[in-house]
Amino acid sequence: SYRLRRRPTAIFPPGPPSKPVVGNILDVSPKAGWIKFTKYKDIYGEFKGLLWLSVADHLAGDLVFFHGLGNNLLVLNSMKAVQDLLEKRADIYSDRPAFTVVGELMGLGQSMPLLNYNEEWRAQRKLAHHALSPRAVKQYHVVQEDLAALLSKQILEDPEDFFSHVRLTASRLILSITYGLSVEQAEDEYITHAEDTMHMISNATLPGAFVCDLIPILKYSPSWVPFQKEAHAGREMIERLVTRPLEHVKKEMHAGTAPVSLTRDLLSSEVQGVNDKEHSIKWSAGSLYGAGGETTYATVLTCIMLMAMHPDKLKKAQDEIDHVVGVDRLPLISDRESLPYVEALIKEVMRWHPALPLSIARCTAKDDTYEGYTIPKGTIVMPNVWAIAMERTDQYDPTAFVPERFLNKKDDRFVDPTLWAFGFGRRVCPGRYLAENSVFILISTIVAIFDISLPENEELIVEFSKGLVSYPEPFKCCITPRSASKASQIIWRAAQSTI
Ligand code: HEM
Repeated sequence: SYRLRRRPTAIFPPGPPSKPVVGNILDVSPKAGWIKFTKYKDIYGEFKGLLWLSVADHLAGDLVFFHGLGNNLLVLNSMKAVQDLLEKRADIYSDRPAFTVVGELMGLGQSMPLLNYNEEWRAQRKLAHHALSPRAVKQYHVVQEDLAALLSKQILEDPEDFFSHVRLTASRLILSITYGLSVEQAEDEYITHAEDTMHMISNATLPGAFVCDLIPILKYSPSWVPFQKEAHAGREMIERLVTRPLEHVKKEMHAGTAPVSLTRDLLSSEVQGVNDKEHSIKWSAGSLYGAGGETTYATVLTCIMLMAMHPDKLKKAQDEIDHVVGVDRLPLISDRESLPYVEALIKEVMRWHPALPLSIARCTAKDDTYEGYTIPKGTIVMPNVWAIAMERTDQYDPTAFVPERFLNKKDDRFVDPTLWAFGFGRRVCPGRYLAENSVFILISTIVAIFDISLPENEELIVEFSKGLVSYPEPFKCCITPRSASKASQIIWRAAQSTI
């Protein structure tokens, strides 16, 4: 005889209604998903108390669940849910989803951001920490200040093209810091290729961007299927992106001419507990370019756009810099602590439009339950930081641009982007100290030198890209030096640059 054992029925978090087979997974939009996910937060939030599954009424809207075609996806719409899961249960929530196309077929799965929480990831993180700790990033201050001056000089000479100047500067910063490449070298040999590769990756890492990611078996389809071709081309692009600059540094080290760089530093130092050191360095360093370029320029361009829209805030920042730094020199990274308004302004830029509105997705390593809901193993987990950024508070309208909200530490504590813009727990962004300095010096130098205003006789187009990294679509604005002496100051400073 046998006994029927009752299996507890799984109760999944709420989500849009399901259809047979496909469930509700096709409701996940690959483009600008954060907007829709935040709407669901409002919809299910209003259900509070009405849901028959009253297990976690107080969480309604914080969790939204999608499933179908063998996939589960959980969106986290609040800081509490993110902290409870990604931080307090880091053992379960620190893997990444497997991206069939970009990860497996194109080989990007070997890079730190896409690796699961395993040995190789630990080795690459260790290398990254070695080179990017709060102490280590001090050695890059001069490069960052030089490049900020060069950027402002370019804007002075060719203000209409500010958009591409900012993009290029972010790439130069990373290439210079990671591989010691000079501005010209970076330009000629690497940047175009790197930008094309990043563009391809950014589009391919959205869930659902390739149908193949929803139906992994398709990866065995013949290579004439369009995405197989793309995957092959992508694989070559990625391999070239991570291999060439590493070979360059090795050659220079051999010849004794390698300038200071993160890769030189790692190749020449003893780092314990890393097996295949060269492989890990190659992918760890390569990961920095991928993760550090677009996020930085997205933030700086968003700031320029907001300054054109809010002359009063720009004026306040300029007054603070004039008062604290004086008019005889440009801001330095060491001035950061003495410029609270500029700091608050940058925080508000990062809140108003986060560069990574859906952070970088995680994946559960085993079955879990949270507040009565079942979260199966292999569920893709997306922290919707857009919803956190747009949280309504008693004091401020979330869509308004108000740097002042961050001047008083007690106001708007949870929407403070330093708590969520760089990710969470064990996988928190290892480049954040470098990134904060880059963003600060690029923005404060521009603000010190220029007035920024709306385009004449034209409207400012406020539109953002809808991929993993979200940056402003090309827009126009007027950037003019505040005075003739500011203009000569920047020319003089740029000429002192050593890179
Ligand atoms: C404003 C600029 C930046 C923002 C907003 C940002 C944000 C983030 C976020 C949200 C994550 C995901 C963390 C998680 O899963 O919880 C991340 C990961 C990462 N970031 Fe950044 N980042 C920035 C700049 C940089 C820079 C400059 C570098 C390199 C020098 C960098 C390197 C990385 C790497 C390697 C990862 C993957 C870490 C892992 O998966 O373990 N980031 N970043």
